[in-house]
Amino acid sequence: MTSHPIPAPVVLLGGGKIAEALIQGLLRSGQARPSDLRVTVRRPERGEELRSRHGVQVLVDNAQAVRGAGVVLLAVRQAQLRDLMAVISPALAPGQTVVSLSADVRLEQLEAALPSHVSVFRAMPHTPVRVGSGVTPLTAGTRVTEAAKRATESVFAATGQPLWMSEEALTVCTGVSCTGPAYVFRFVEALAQAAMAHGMDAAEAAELARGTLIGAAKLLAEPAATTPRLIAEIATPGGITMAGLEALEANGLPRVVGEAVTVAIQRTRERADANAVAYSTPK
Ligand SMILES: NC(=O)C1=CN([C@@H]2O[C@H](COP(=O)(O)OP(=O)(O)OC[C@H]3O[C@@H](n4cnc5c(N)ncnc54)[C@H](O)[C@@H]3O)[C@@H](O)[C@H]2O)C=CC1
Ligand SMILES: O=C(O)[C@@H]1CCC=N1
Repeated sequence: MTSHPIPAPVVLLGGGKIAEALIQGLLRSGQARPSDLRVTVRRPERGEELRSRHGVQVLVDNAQAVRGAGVVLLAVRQAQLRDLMAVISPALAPGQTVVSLSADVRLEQLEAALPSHVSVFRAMPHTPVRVGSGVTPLTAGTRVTEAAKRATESVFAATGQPLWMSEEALTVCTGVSCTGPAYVFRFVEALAQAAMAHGMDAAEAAELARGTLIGAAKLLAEPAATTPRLIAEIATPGGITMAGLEALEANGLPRVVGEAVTVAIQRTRERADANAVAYSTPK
């Protein structure tokens, strides 16, 4: 995939967890300098934290922040999103790019809430963007320009891999890649708990489980790695690993993971439906 230059400044409205992960990823990539990044906050203490940690520009006025932005990322929670869009709409100039990171507000509502002269996108990042290892699903609204598409892609190419897809597919991603790191971390905890159940002390168990995940992830990151081959390298036929894997299957690992993904997608859809109703009623 060709990577395009990131149009500065990248403006992040709402300096919370995912915004900070993106700030870190963009700075780490070397494709953005602190002065290229502008973030807005509600609380001055949070602004001071972001400024001192990353050297980025911090503002409290969202309308002021979007003026001259190369890309605007909406990084507040759903409860604040509608008000935020109402505040920035008069300040957005024709041709600007707005990318919502919200998991639960659809393009239809975003496009209705924003001026028709801006390009609107949704992105569904996850926290690995912080270390440049994100896989970020992207979907485009109905009136986007090619330049805006390139601008959007550039942000997520600098923090990992952007993936263009339909909005429906992006909804599925909320339950898979977006929430997925949390499931993997929970698996690491379960592995440590199992070690403790067999007498290992907590610190040693945590280190063992963490090291196992990091080592396994590095193997998976090797070119041409496949999970069947990586499993076959460990599992001697009829041996110890096979016994463990059979226990995972017999106890429903695919069903349990499938259930977590389904429930997360359902929650996303329910919230998006509720937001569609809320947005159709005047404030
Ligand atoms: N945390 C994650 O891994 C991911 C989060 N998202 C989405 O990103 C959005 C933000 O999520 P988080 O960062 O986790 O939440 P968060 O609660 O950590 O961050 C939101 C931030 O926005 C600030 N804020 C609220 N209203 C504001 C306003 N009017 N002006 C300036 N700042 C304002 C809040 O003070 C808070 O710091 C949500 O819509 C979520 O669905 C999407 C993908 C992944
Ligand atoms: O848990 C949440 O609701 C947000 C959206 C996806 C990741 N974090």
